[in-house]
Amino acid sequence: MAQFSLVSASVGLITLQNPPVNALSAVLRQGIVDAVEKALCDPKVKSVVICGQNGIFCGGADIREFGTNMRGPPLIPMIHAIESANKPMVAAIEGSALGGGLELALGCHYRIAHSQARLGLPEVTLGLLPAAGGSQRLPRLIGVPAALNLITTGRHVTAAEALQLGIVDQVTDHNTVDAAVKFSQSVAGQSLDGRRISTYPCPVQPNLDAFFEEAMLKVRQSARGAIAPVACVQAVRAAATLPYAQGMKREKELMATLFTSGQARALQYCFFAQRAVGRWSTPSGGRWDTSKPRPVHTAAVIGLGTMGRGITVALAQTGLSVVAVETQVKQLTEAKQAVSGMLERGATRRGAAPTPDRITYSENIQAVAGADLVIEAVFEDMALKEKVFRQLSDVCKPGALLCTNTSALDIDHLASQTRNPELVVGMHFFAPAHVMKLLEVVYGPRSSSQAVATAMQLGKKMGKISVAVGNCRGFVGNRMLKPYLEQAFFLLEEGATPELVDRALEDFGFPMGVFKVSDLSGLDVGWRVRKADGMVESGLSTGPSARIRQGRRYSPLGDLLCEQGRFGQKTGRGWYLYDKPGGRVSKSDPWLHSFLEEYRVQQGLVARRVDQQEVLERCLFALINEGFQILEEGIAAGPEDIDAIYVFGYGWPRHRGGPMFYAGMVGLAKVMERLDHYHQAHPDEPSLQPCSLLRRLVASGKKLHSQL
Ligand SMILES: CC/C=C/CC(=O)SCCNC(=O)CCNC(=O)[C@H](O)C(C)(C)COP(=O)(O)OP(=O)(O)OC[C@H]1O[C@@H](n2cnc3c(N)ncnc32)[C@H](O)[C@@H]1OP(=O)(O)O
Repeated sequence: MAQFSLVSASVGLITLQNPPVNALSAVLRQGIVDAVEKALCDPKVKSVVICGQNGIFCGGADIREFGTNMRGPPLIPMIHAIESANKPMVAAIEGSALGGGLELALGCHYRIAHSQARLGLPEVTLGLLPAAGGSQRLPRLIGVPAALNLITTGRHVTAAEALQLGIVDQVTDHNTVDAAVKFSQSVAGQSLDGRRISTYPCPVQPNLDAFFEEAMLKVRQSARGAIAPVACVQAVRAAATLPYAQGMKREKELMATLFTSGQARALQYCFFAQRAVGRWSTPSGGRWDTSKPRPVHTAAVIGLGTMGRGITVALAQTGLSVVAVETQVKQLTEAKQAVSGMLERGATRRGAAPTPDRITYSENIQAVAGADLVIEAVFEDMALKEKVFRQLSDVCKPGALLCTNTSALDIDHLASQTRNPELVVGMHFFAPAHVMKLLEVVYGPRSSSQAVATAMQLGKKMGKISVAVGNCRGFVGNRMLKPYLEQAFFLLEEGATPELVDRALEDFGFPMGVFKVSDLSGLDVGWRVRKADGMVESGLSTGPSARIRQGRRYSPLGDLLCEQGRFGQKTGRGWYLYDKPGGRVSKSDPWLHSFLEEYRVQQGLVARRVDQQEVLERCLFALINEGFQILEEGIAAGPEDIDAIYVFGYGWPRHRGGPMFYAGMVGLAKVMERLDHYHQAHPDEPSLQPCSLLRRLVASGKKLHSQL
């Protein structure tokens, strides 16, 4: 609802009241319409201030209403009535004014913001555009380039930037409502002719056609198939070229195509999934709302290779004291320099003062004795990690949480090396650890819920999307990646090229195809794991049995490349060719194509035409099938957990909602039918056999996501 009151004898104060973010629900919109009418009819009221309760102006339209039959007064006429009012309307912006919230403020004649406020039109991130006049008013207010930037990126600006851009008229460090009330009194009775943004001409943009062509090209390149950014450019172009009323018509048409699109549904699902993963639960009954995290003031990191350095930076940036331990002197010296460089660059990027140095370095593991939480980040080798955990168990103070940054190893086994296995959890960071948003918090059967809660809370403090997952080989993310990679290798054997597979995945929306990613992360990483698993035979034997290992189809292609010293970017050669070791730009490699041809001949394989659809179905459906298996085993608590992991850690295109959501969009029956089809053709590939949860869901007609 919206509360109306008379303050300072002549100011009508309208307070938006819809916790937690004053989203513009049907009830709130009705409340605003009623309150505005009251204010305009009351002769005592000479000016009006609109504010939000609990320190937040408005988080925009109520996203939960989007999938429903929207009732209540629509936003556009409501904002129009505010702009047309003959008494000054002033928005008092505290906290956030986002989406419809900012559009409401743009309908007001003046805007006063608190210095800590954030403003923006993030509709594009929800697969929409600012369609309550935002795409038409903002360019008229701040010019086309600045408006286009805000609308196509959805970025939030600070009050200071908003003032500089001309979005707000005044910024205050004091009570925003008081400042707005005072301001509204000062302008009461003044003409409002020059204050209605919809009547402004759009500032002239030189070389309009070239400007928008370039903008469109840029957006199409970065949007990777997302339709909303493209529609945003079209809407701003309408503002720049059409009178306001016609621009509004265009805004409405563009919004209509977006509003019902699968992409908007997927992006809105991601918005809620990102928040839902914080409400974790474990099979043993641990829950986010009943488990109290332990306080962490000092954290320690053991091992200062690439991961350890990134984790140290991420911890230091949260303001914690950090003890960083590296036993090799040379590595320690290099790490010190690297960490301070990363901290400095991070501060510059954020426009903040450098993080005060709260890091203590040591060569001695005894230095972690006082830490509340330790993150072990030594080389991915079980014997080495076992040794470190035994040492930690002796050295650490009672109650200290012992975490391992492993991407696949058994948490429970490591816990068994310690005196207090309940204090052991996995914290699987993604490289670079101070940049990547995802953190898998891995609980073993003996991890206490307090340990999980502590790691989850620390992840949140570090600005991560933390997802609690169970203990199994590869946890959720890497476990699902295995069948995906496997299928990509098999497709090469059957006639595809790395270019064809990567193109299909990049057209789907991944920033990089599977072979480019493999070159980037290093082919030797997987090779080492496969060797440890006893999968690798050196040299190449021939015939189908040479490609069956441990009872299932196996492709030795990756191993053969490694035997040639082709480890990817770092050696300048992998699935692609690079201009030098460490080079970043991939080129097609004729050697690789000949190698594939020779390999097929040797193995008696006949190359056939593989199309993009088969690439997507085999790679993605195999990955999704593993996701269903993970759900069935209870390793992930729900599909949102898997989807968040893939969107935030593995480059899954957000506008496709994550693998499990995508499966629902495609239709579970279709996914199962295609898996069955491919499994019949490849009975030695168990990852193509639909798992029982998928079969049960299809048989019962049940959905995995209520949004679908
Ligand atoms: C006609 C169509 C017009 C469309 C125009 C629009 O306005 S589209 C909506 C544009 N607005 C946004 O995209 C803002 C989304 N919200 C946020 O960015 C943040 O929530 C916030 C406002 C910056 C506050 O952040 P904070 O970290 O303080 O809180 P949470 O993000 O955890 O949110 C608290 C709960 O509120 C729910 N919520 C937030 N915004 C909305 C919203 N616009 N509609 C509905 N619900 C919203 C959020 O989901 C949290 O609840 P959970 O139950 O935890 O999910």
